[in-house]
Amino acid sequence: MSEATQEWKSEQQRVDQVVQEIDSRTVTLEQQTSEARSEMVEIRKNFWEDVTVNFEDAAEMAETAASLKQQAEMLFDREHAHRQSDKQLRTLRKLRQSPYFGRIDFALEGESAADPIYLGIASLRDSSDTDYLIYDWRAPVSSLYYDYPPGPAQYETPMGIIGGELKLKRQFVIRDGVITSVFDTGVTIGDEMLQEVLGKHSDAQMKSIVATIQREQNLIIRNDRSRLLVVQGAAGSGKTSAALQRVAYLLYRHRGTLSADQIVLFSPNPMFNSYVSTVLPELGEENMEQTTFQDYLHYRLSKSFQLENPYEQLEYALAATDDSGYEARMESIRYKASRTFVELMERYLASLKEGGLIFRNLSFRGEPFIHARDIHDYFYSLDRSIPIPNRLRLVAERLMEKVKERQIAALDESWVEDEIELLDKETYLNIYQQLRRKKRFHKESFDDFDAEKAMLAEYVVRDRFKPLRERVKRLNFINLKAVYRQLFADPAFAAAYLEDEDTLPASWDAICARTLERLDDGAMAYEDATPFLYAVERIRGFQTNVSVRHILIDEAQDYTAFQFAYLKRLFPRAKVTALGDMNQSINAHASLGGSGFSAIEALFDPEETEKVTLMRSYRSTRPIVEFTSLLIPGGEAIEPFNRSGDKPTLTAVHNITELNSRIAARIEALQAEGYRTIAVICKTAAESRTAYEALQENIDIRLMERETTDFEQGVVVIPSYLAKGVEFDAVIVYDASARCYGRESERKLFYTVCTRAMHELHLYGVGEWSPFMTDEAKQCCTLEEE
Ligand SMILES: Nc1ncnc2c1ncn2[C@@H]1O[C@H](COP(=O)(O)OP(=O)(O)OP(=O)(O)O)[C@@H](O)[C@H]1O
Repeated sequence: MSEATQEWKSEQQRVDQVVQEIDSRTVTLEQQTSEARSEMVEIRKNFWEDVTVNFEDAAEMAETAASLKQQAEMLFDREHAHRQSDKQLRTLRKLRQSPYFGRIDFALEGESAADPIYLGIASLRDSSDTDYLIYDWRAPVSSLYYDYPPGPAQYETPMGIIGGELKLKRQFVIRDGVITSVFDTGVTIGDEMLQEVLGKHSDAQMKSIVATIQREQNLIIRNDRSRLLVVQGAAGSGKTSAALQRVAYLLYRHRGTLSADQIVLFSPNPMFNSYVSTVLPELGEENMEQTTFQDYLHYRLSKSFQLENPYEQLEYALAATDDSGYEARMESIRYKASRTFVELMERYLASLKEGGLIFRNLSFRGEPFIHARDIHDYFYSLDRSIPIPNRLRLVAERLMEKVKERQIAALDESWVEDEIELLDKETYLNIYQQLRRKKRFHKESFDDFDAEKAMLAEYVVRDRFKPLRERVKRLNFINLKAVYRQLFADPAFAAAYLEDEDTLPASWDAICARTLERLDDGAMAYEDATPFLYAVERIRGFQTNVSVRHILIDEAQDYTAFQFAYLKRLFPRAKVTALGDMNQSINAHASLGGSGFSAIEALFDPEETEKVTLMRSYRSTRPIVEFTSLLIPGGEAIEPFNRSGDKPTLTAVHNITELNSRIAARIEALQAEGYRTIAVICKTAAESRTAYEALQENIDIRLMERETTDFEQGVVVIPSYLAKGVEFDAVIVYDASARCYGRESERKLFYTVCTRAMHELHLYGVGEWSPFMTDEAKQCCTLEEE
């Protein structure tokens, strides 16, 4: 038997022992879980029988409360125990399939013997509870596996740095308790293993990458120091993957103090949420909170405005080029996303301390009883060093007193009597019951006509003033829309808040006119939504969320300066991980540099900021990366992972009919090759719909729209911007002609579209090819026969 075979055999024996241990643990845990479950059921069933309920006197009541508390605590304990053992069971079941994926033999400095350390998705001790059979991949020592080739190595522990020598680094693929491959690895983490993983066909769900995390990705995952971690990474370099493993790492590193609901991932769209939703459960962790920025805006603004969503804005940018106001709107979108506008807004907001806030009359029964002018004067009579939100609260207190005075005066007004007359029987009875409960009078006194009338009047008045009190409490006496509107009402107004070299955009007059028009129509353009909300929060006082400790912003290149500023204030205690690729900035504001990392970096102390750049691209085959990196300036720095595959193809067609039939044939061929996820990527939603209509006649195909929330296997037609962040076995670019991707502002969109392909990329075009495909790029492709 060769040495390698012998080695394999002994590794398999170890796997068998570990599996045996897992099995015996599983039996014990199953028993514990079932006992905890029965106890829980029992406690729930007998909850009231086991509690002594007696309300006769204070002592009895106290005893009842104590007994209730004890019973509730017991139930809580059992529920907790049940949840814990259930979680452990789920992890054990995963470990049973594949107990570990790596082994390192590490000799401590000055020692020659090296202990083997096996790495898996969770740790497992032996039956005597002394030694680790498996180390969690997130344990400090596991970092050696990701960071070093065999040779001198060190790792960080809370107690300090531990040095030594890595004598062996081995990788395993274990399925159902059987080792199917073993690789002893050198410099990088097993190219062979990575080859194997990356060569697979994709399914509808992102996978965990714990077995093959690369060194530079490990830096992102384990970064615990910085307040802001910025990751600029090429398409397919593993930003999203690193972000998700980072969440798992943080949950492990801070277990006991950090829970999944204190981590929020901002995703580009709802479909993406479904795409990444299985990674953490696969690692035995609960999912973090996931949301999108547009969802948040919708939640905050859609009741007050007809809110445009980012896709409508993007569709406009991509398709409405013939609109007479197009250039001005685009300039508006870019300007309102810029840091210059954030700074202008800050100066405007600061000036409101001295004057300029706009208030509303407080009216009752259609009559103003406190005039906006008086609120304004009172506000500005207060000490100007008090911040605006605090002054507003003082104003609210004063207004509340006035409302109460007005409420008392109203008791004698004739309308009250009329309203009492109109009370229906049910309300009347209701009031009677309420007053009785309050022991304000007993049955006899209710017979007293005057007392009854007074009580009813009090009820009616309190009830009718309720909305007014609410308005005051919510600071709705300030007209926030008017305060925002004021910035655009006179085009000369904003100029007063410019500083230094800053200028307003050339079409500022048109921008102002259009902004007013929309606001006055009760609508809100997407580019106005965050600046408006930011102004609102700064004036009223930010409603912060202090429980969230980490936010991860994926596709951060598409966020505006305002959105970053907003998130930072909304989550004041959170560390931020911003991941993106400047070459994939596809939003309408992108080309002015209104977005990007400088905007977020400006918000944090450079001392607390770290930046990581990922240049290696793992998603696509080498020929695809060689082609796509020629589409963008600086693309030559992107390193393809050495995975072979066919060159992308270019197929020129004469008309749409031919386009559809050639694409249909291609889809069938790809399906025959066994590809599971195939995307026909179109530029816009309208183009996607047309393509879908044509293709669905012969092919089982699904149309992805902005409302689509689930990402499934199969063939899909999808607009370019929705494909952001996701990947497909094969990508068909529906129309890669100059007509579709011709303007310089569409270059990054085109790059994003082409980089979604893992194994195959096919481009079709009617007419002239997109100018982004240079001759050199075309040479990286196979030209298909007409
Ligand atoms: N270390 C790794 N081991 C195995 N697979 C990896 C690794 N890193 C990345 N991948 C794979 O590469 C693909 C791209 O990863 P991911 O989507 O995280 O990249 P990204 O940088 O977010 O891409 P994009 O910016 O283009 O959306 C995924 O299929 C992922 O599983």
